[in-house]
Amino acid sequence: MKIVDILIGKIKIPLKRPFKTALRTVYFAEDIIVKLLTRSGLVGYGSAAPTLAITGESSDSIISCLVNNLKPKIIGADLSNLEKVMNDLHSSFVNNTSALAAVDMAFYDLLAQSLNLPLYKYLGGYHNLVFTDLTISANSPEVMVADSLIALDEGFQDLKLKLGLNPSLDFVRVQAVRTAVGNKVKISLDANQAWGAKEAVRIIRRFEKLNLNIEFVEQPVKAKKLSDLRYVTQNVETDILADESVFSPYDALQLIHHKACDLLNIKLAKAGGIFNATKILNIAEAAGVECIVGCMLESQISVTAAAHFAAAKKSIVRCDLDSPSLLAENPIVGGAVVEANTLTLSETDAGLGIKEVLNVEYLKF
Ligand SMILES: C[C@H](N)C(=O)N[C@@H](CCC(=O)O)C(=O)O
Ligand SMILES: [Mg+2]
Repeated sequence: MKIVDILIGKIKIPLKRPFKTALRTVYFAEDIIVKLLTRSGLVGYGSAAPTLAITGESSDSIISCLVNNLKPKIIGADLSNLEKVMNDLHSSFVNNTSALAAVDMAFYDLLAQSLNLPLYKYLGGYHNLVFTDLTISANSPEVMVADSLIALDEGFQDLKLKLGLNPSLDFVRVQAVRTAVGNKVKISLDANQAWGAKEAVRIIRRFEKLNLNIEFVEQPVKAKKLSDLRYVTQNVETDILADESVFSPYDALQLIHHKACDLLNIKLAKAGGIFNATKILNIAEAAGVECIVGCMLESQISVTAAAHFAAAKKSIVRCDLDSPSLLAENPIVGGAVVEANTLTLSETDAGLGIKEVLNVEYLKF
């Protein structure tokens, strides 16, 4: 199956409310759309969200990587040699993981379509439902309580609270939300690297002492400080989830070898797509470490790809695939059907099941 053309487009999607983390505040989601055409007439979709603070990629850098580095290698590529094609792409540059992920998911979309299978069946076919938490942006305790109660009303039972914007307020934030939502609701926390190692241990132990019943704490310390992450993991009872610390299979191996976290957050945008995400999952499975599949603030295309990956595998037990629920509009026709905390994948649509992207401006280059 040969690729004959690539179209690259841009979309901008308004949010229901500003998305605020310790790393960034965002008022709309941007996404770069990739559309691959094969000689036989199949169309494969992928997308990449510029998350400069995490992957180091902007819209311009994603487009430049697609046009200058990826396009010359993928036009004419034969996907029946996927292993060869992917190894060539992965070894031709470092970083640019979201750009690579957009192409990777479009490849998998095409491969599954060529066999007339939904992608989750092509990848393993464990089930077709994925359940997600909902992220509550970092705000004043009052706003976070109000947002949490709205989320419960909408049908979410699992909340991920963003912390780390003025850490002195973090304890009050968590306690206020726990009091408001009661004990049945699952609460996890994401500091997006905002705390120091000792500060993280102090804060997490305080949550433990007061029985705030936290599922896990995500990326408490700086991404590159593996020894700090290890220090936190070894000194608290609560599970620690590595997010920004794990991009590649090698990162996963290091984190597991050094017992620097309890759980791994796999994102296609960090791994460079399904090819390497599968390697991370295999390493984690062999070590008995559970993985969560997460997302950036991104469109329905890449979240659908992540949902297919998660649904294909038995060992992915939790997901943070809430981006579609944070967007005020959905310009993507097809893909996962999102109803509150449930993403349902069609058992009959082949590939990702994306039909069309509305209001997309395809670039000329
Ligand atoms: C959207 C998702 N729930 C999430 O929080 N993802 C990231 C942040 C992504 C972004 O800044 O776009 C995370 O840190 O887990
Ligand atoms: Mg995170």
